[in-house]
Amino acid sequence: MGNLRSEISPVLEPPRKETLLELRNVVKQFGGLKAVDGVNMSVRRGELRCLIGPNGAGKSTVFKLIMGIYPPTQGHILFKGNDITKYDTWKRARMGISIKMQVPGVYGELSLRDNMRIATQNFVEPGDVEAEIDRLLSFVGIEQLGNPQVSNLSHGQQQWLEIAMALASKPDILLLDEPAAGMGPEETEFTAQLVKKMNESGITILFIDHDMEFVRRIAENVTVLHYGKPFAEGTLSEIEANEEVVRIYLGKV
Ligand SMILES: Nc1ncnc2c1ncn2[C@@H]1O[C@H](COP(=O)(O)OP(=O)(O)OP(=O)(O)O)[C@@H](O)[C@H]1O
Repeated sequence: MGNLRSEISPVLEPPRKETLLELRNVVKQFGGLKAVDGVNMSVRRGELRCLIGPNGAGKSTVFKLIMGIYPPTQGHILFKGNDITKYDTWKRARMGISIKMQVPGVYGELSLRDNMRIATQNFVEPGDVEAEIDRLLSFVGIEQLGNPQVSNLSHGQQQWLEIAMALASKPDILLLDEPAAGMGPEETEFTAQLVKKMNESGITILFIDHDMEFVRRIAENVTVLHYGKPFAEGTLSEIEANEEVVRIYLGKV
């Protein structure tokens, strides 16, 4: 018998992860401006992917197209194999897409739990709302905050509350627009750990960020948008080694 190692057939490629979300030639025009100009992108289930690119590259518009906040001018969006291009936002949320935008989506004049009730009520039976709120707050790690008026929470705490609210629909994919923007180092670290934890719990994450330190801490894969088009895509190290990406973007951040 020869060397056992050489007799074993090469390990088969692991099965490709299932495509969860796909954008096919998606265009969004605002008057004469093509904010998104033919985006083809596919996100696999379980991925932790970051969208980077210069200001005005179309990143937030891509998120709004995925969520159905804007209809595309052209192209198709597929989720779990269904063409959802014409679906309303609420239907996409029901199917498993959730978003946390950059502008705060919390109600500052209401209490923390009232905010959570608004987010949760459509997704569980009325009798289960309070237990579901407890579960979500503890998953995010903010159960100790109690029930203050939300305007009294710190910036970071409001962002985490909003993430807890975005999880109420039990999403398969969560879109996060600059989740750590405006945070100090400790809050940023908490957010990085939270994003990883959500991903490890099975939620596919697509996030936009400008802070490359934050991106390095968590992203596996990166898509670079430039003038509304995907400019490069790859692992974080491939993207950081790409001279053209450094020239158009990374050299400036
Ligand atoms: N509702 C709108 N009406 C008109 N133009 C818009 C609208 N939303 C975005 N735009 C324009 O589309 C382009 C892309 O904007 P978008 O916000 O998607 O870029 P971005 O990559 O997210 O930028 P940033 O990094 O600065 O947030 C910009 O030129 C912007 O001014």
